[in-house]
Amino acid sequence: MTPDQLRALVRTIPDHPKPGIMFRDVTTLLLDPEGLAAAADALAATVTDKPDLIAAIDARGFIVGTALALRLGCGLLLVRKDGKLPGETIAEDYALEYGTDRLAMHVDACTPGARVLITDDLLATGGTALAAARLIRRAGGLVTGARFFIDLPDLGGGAKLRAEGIEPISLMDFAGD
Ligand SMILES: O=P(O)(O)OC[C@H]1O[C@H](OP(=O)(O)OP(=O)(O)O)[C@H](O)[C@@H]1O
Ligand SMILES: Nc1ncnc2[nH]cnc12
Repeated sequence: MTPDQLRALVRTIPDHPKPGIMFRDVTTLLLDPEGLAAAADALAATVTDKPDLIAAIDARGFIVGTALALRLGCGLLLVRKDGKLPGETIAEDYALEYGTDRLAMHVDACTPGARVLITDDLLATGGTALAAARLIRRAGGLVTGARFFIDLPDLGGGAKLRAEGIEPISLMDFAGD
């Protein structure tokens, strides 16, 4: 499957969840068995330096993170919306394209010095991925990079991640439309 064919599997829904937002809907890519496998394989192929853990961000990031963890043979660290994890947690507030939220992780999920790759379906403002990076670093982990199916470069998330020393790689972008 070519990158253009993969990109064509993502549906765009204008004005969701708020007027003015062009929502890039990954569910249509997930419905396509070849597209899902091709996206997971292509993203896994970008990881040349195997991390100890894949961090996956609630909720759509769980899909991407699980696929990468299985392909790379890594453990999976769940970064969840606050209030969902049963053990002792640390939390970080953040802003995203259409609101604010709070992410949490188990304080003991990441041993000091563990090398952790952040994964999510989509990078927009970078608020979500940076909140995940702050949590991992507070727990003593080393963030080795970030991987996304989709980047929205007009929203500047990639530049913000790079400013924090985190190299983002995505399979496709949607810019200027
Ligand atoms: O780069 P940002 O501006 O932070 O935006 C990206 C985040 O927005 C979406 O998640 P959302 O919070 O909508 O949650 P969901 O996965 O539960 O749908 C997406 O899955 C990313 O996690
Ligand atoms: N435009 C967008 N489409 C899908 N998910 C998003 N998360 C943040 N912005 C988004």
